[in-house]
This record gives sequence, C-alpha cells and structure tokens, in this order.
Amino acid sequence: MSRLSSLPFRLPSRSAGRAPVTRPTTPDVPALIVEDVTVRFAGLTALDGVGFTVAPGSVHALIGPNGAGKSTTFNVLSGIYGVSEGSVRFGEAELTALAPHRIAALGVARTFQNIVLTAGTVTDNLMLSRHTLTRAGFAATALRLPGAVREQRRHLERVREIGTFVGLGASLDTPVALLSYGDRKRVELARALCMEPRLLLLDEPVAGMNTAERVGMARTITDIRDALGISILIVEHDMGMVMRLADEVTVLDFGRRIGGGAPERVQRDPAVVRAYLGTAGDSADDGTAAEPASEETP
Ligand SMILES: Nc1ncnc2c1ncn2[C@@H]1O[C@H](COP(=O)(O)OP(=O)(O)OP(=O)(O)O)[C@@H](O)[C@H]1O
Repeated sequence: MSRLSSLPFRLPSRSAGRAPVTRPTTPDVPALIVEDVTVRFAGLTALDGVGFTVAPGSVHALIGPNGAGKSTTFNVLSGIYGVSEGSVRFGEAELTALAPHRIAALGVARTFQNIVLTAGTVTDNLMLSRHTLTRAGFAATALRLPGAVREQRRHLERVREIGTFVGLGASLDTPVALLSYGDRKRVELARALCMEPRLLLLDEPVAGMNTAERVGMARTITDIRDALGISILIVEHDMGMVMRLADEVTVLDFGRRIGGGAPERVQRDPAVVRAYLGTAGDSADDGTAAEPASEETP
C-alpha cells in the first residue's frame, strides 16, 4: 500500500495563521538506539564508543565544538559512513548494515549544512523527493496512464500541503533561485518532510539565518514534532535554539560522548562548559564557544 494513502493525519495549514497542531494517533515511530559506535579514519578516531537514544517523537540535539564528531554521526546514521564498531538500531533495522537508499526507505530523511537544491520551482524540488514513494513505473507515468496520473495528483496535493505547512505557501510556484536564503533552507526542510520520514536529521537548520528567520525555523521544527509525532535529531551551533527546542541533548567532544540529558542539566554540566569554553586561561574566541542563548529564539 502506498505510504501516501496510509497517512493517519493531515498536516494543518499555516496559511490561515498559526497552525492548529494535532498529534497523529498512530505515528509508528521507533526509538533510534546508537550503541558504542566507533568510526576510524586512517589514524584518526572520529567517533569513540558513542551511544545515545532518540526517544520516539522527541527533538534530540547533538552538540559539540568543531570537530567533535557530529557530522560523522549523521553520516553514519544516513549510511554514508560505515562503522568500525557498534550498532545503530531503528526499530527492527540495523542501520549500519544498510546502504543510504535503504535507510531512506525506512523513513530516515536528512537535510544538509549546505543547501543543495535543483533548478525549478519549490514544487518541482519537493516532487523530486516523492519518487521513492511513487508506485507507478516510468512507462506508466510517461504514457500518462490513469492510475499514474491519479498518483501524481495525490503526490502534488501532499507536496503543496507540506510546502504550505513549512511556510512556503505563497512561493510554491516560485523558482527556488529567487527565494531568500531562509526560504531556501525551508525548501530543504520541506523536501526532507516530503519523504514522509519517521526520523528527521537536521544538520544546522538555522546556520546563516538572521534572528527572525531563526525564530521562525525553530517554531516550524516544534510544529513538525507536534503535528507529525516524528523524531527529530538536530545538529546545531545556536545554543539558544538548542536549549529551548530540544527535549534532550547529547554532547560530543573529540569523538566521545561527554554529557547528555535535559537541556537545563547539560547547560550546567562542568564537562560541557569546559569543552565549549576551554580550561581556565584558554581563549574562547576560536569559534568553538557556544553562542549565548538568544532571547528571541523560542
Ligand atoms: N572522511 C573523513 N576522513 C578523514 N577524517 C574525517 C572524515 N570525516 C571527518 N573526519 C574527521 O573526524 C573528526 C570529526 O569531524 P566531524 O566533521 O564529524 O566534526 P563536527 O562535530 O561535525 O565538526 P563541525 O562542527 O566543524 O562540522 C574531525 O577530526 C574530522 O577531520
């Protein structure tokens, strides 16, 4: 059965003001369990026995100074890097044994630090994400057979619904090249959502955004969690955003997990503060220090 037709919920539209978010009744979202993951590159241990669990339907932040191993973790979770040791379970599946397309098919979608969009409109970009959910074959689609046309129409409706939900309702037919930076980041987010994920990996979703865009994006991420009940793992350097948004935080430093738990606990953890600010006498002006919590970011 098509995953599109089996969706147990409708996304609330944001076009009529603030979205009335409702939690789906059957969000079939398993925990992501990362256990003792070690990744070695010739002579360098990028991850060293890292473990954490992303609870179903939660926003979990992965933080740490530059080079801590956050991107490596994302690359392991999405099948780009293999592991030297350890396991990553998502429901029944062992992700470390799967190729990226198999992991995506399980409902793990990812955005990237750098925006990678194709030419065309917002809708064109979002429709590209639907191909893994499309049942009609290439020939049926090319020949515009009735079943294929109906399926395409359903995908188009869903894509426009998701686009509107993330705040792109007025730009669905706009070429992405004409969008602001903040809106292009939203297209990336919507494109990942169009894969109907159960786990969303967001790699620095507010990097490069101005304060207003950051606030808007933080709200959208919360809306996604609340409306869809999916899990969200987020790598982000904006500590204000992380502390306000995350249900739980995992902290990495030099490839090791050095702390974790509720944001308020992590913020007070001496090992975490030390990792970000350096030991006494170290300067924190090397770009690795946590940005101060901004009042504007919800
Ligand atoms: N493909 C690779 N080959 C060799 N070393 C790598 C590779 N990928 C990452 N590394 C190294 O692994 C370590 C962790 O890097 P990683 O990019 O995961 O850190 P990060 O926490 O994402 O940093 P940043 O916040 O700067 O993006 C670094 O020392 C990095 O140079």
